[in-house]
Amino acid sequence: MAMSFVPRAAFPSLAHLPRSYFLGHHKSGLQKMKTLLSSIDLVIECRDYRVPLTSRNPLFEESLEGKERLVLYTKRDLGGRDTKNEEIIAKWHAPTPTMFVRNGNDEGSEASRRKSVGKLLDFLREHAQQRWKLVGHRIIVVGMPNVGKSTLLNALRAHGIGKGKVAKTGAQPGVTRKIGSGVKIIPSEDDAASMDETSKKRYKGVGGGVYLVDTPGVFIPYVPDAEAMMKLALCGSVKDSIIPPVMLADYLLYHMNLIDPTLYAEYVPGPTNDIVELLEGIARKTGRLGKGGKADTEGTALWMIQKWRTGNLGAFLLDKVSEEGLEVSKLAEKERVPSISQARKAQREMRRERSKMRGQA
Ligand SMILES: Nc1nc2c(ncn2[C@@H]2O[C@H](COP(=O)(O)OP(=O)(O)OP(=O)(O)O)[C@@H](O)[C@H]2O)c(=O)[nH]1
Repeated sequence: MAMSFVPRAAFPSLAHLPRSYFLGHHKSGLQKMKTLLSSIDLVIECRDYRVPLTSRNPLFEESLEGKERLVLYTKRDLGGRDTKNEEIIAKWHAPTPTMFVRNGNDEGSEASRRKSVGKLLDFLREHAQQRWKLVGHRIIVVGMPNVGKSTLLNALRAHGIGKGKVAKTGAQPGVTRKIGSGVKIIPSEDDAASMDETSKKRYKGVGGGVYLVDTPGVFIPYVPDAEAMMKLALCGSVKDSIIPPVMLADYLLYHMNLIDPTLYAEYVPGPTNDIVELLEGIARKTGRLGKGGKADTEGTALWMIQKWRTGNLGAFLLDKVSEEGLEVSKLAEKERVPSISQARKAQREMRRERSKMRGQA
């Protein structure tokens, strides 16, 4: 009888993993956001649906306090079909409104994108309607790097006023570096009045129009929990050069094994906890073999991660979402993220420790 497969119950120690990715343009972006706040009517705080707890950045809550907020989960399409998690997550945030968008750009996703973006536009139109302003309604969109802010802006603009792409998007974090001046996503009543009948029905106007301000992604100053850093890296919030790709792929394998080992069944004969075995299997199947038939494990690891990021190696969450766990998770989250000065101190200590270790080696 074949031995039954036992997935790893925990991921091996990550003690010396880099835990920071807080860059100059993150800090300056945050400062600029604060100066803009007085002219902003609503903050859309984006979080990645696959990591609803880990992609929370308390810097936003601190810096943008006092403003009306909508928590928007992006990449909903990458989190599986189960809708129970959506209900639980919305409960966490109540009375703050919570919405979910699917902005995947693969074939067949157009209908679900339209539906989710349409729902969001209705919400924003209503928000503007209730606070009617001749000068236009201004919304700022904030979130961690690579969470999908610029993609969202483009989708809202396309569906809201029928105009083409304005913001650059990309598979790596840090594509948006500067805060723009605001892009129209819903026409003003005057704009709508001059449209033909078909466009009038399609792009309903409101007050002085609705404008969206895109911002650069801002990372958490210091992530004391190493596993959280792995999750953020896997979701693309951290540049791929920061964490060794094979280690990241191994972390993905650990999650896949807990969810369903058949997700990678086409590459190896059976479930495995050995990342090298899986990478070699993938390399053979996809022709990623170097000189002498040896697998390019690093390149294959990057390929595997990218495949998961685009929803082609299973769609599932990396954070545990549970009603019971909510208070515990919220508390843990609060304590998890220290202020920028505390973070600097912790970073200095980590650097000292690392150089001490290098000295001993
Ligand atoms: N499947 C899926 N992919 C998405 C979604 N939203 C964004 N993406 C992808 O995620 C990547 C990052 O999107 P961006 O819009 O550039 O992210 P950003 O938040 O503006 O990134 P920064 O410039 O780092 O702030 C791109 O490859 C997008 O195609 C989504 O809802 N579903």
